[in-house]
Amino acid sequence: MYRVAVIKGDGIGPEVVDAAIEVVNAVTSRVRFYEFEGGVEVFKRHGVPITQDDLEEIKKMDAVLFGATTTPFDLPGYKSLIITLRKELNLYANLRIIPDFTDGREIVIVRENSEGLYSGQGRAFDDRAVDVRLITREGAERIARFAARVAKERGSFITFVHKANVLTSDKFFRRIVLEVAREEGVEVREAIVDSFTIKLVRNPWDHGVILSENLFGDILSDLATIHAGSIGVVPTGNYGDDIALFEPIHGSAPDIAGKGIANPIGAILSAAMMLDYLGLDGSRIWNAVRSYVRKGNLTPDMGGTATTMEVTRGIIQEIHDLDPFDLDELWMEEVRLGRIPLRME
Ligand SMILES: O=C(O)CC[C@H](C(=O)O)[C@@H](O)C(=O)O
Ligand SMILES: [Mn+2]
Repeated sequence: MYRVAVIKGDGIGPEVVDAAIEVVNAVTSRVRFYEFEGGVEVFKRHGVPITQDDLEEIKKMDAVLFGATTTPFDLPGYKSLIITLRKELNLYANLRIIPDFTDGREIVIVRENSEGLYSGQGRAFDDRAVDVRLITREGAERIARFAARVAKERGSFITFVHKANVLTSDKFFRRIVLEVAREEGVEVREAIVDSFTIKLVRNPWDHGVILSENLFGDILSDLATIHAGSIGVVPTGNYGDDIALFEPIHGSAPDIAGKGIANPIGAILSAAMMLDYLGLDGSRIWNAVRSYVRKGNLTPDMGGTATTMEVTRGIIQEIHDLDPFDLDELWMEEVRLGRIPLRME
């Protein structure tokens, strides 16, 4: 049995996470979910976006499924919950898959997730404010190795997107990426971030595994979603050495919260990435989503009139239509008959 911490968040977070949980339960009975609270309401009660006790419990889990939370600009002392979780769980690699549902192509973005301009060393004074764009050898090496591994798994290469012609930190980052890629035997192509945005808009599919610093990756990955039809369909995996957190790339979308029209596909595909991480089979969800998107009624952000739940139920129907033999039930039968041991964590 795999134990997954669930943080639904606010806005549309709870709606899309509920959808993802329903889809996971349709493909496997080997995941148990444990809900935790986090965000502004917890901050108002405890002065932190998530309590230390809950963080300690979450660290004992096998993975985290996260919805979305709103981060106010002007709540003194408040720090983003997702940024806090990435730091506390040491989730240094952010992987985003932007799917083209018409022909199966994907834009793959690896974003350094722990430092860069998110190094958290910002200071404000009366007459100025500063943020530090920190690139450490440790941070650069481990994200370069992560990107190299993703590229090898895909029989692909890395495109390192940077601003080394101007930024000292990217000159340093670039040297380490080239060094690690050489060690790993992976081809590295390079692009300067400003002109690369034009390529990402006009010709997005031929860049292999796009690797860049934290804020550049944040911006490039949202830009890339224009090729998927909606930001609502793009999943994210945040990986560390001990645990991983899966979340849709979109935010809490308070303007549509509670209307039942949020696109659940980003959260559902994030759950599929989570199943793969756990060693289960996320491909059944990917195949069902691709099949549904090609023919099903979609939520308004993709030009349809469907509700969140209608899309969710449609994907679950696709799962059953595409794969009538529920392999997990076959596995449970074998366990019942004592022919294979039930692997209890
Ligand atoms: O608003 C927040 O709490 C964090 C935003 C967060 C980020 O990485 O900057 C989000 O834009 C994302 O891409 O995960
Ligand atoms: Mn973002």
